[in-house]
Amino acid sequence: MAAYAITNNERVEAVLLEVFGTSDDEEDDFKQHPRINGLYHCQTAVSDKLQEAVIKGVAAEGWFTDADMNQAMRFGTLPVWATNLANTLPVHLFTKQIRSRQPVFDQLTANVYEPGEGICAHVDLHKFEDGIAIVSLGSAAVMDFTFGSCHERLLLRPGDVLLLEGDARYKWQHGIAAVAIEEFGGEHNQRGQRTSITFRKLVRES
Ligand SMILES: O=C(O)CCC(=O)C(=O)O
Ligand SMILES: [Fe+2]
Repeated sequence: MAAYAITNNERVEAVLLEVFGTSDDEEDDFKQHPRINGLYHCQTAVSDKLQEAVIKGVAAEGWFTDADMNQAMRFGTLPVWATNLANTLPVHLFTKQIRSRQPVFDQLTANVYEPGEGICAHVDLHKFEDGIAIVSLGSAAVMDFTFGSCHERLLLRPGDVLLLEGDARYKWQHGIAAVAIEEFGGEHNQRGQRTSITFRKLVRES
């Protein structure tokens, strides 16, 4: 039988490809940031189809029907579209302690940014555990990471996922400048409407 001719390595690769649908190129996108410990920028990790489903799911929640509303939070059982999204996140990159907790996430924040809007540099509240995931949808935007005099910038495109743990979560601040147009890598990024979905886990009070 043909299967017996496959070497062990080939068989392992074939199984990995079937389970994770990944290739070496894609794995490169999932490397930890070279200068920010605990930061993973997973480019185009969310398929176009799932991005569309999530945008529809957010719209169906009716959170942003009032033009003044730009942030919504959910705790506990998350909506089905959010659970579907959370289940696709590359949480295997997190430490064992984070990725094996049950559930990995029990809170979400949806933020909607109109062109020219941003979010001030901050560290997420300590009432949330380590291990935070941010999914970018809609327009691209530059996120700034700052720690003392260190400054790093990342261009977040639709479908990108950021994973923050350790230093990236507790030491570095993250924020988005309130500008309508910005430069990145010698190109201009004209902001459109951007939505982000952040997943976290509440610290359990004992
Ligand atoms: O919009 C983003 O990408 C970041 C959102 C964020 O940092 C937060 O809600 O704490
Ligand atoms: Fe944040």
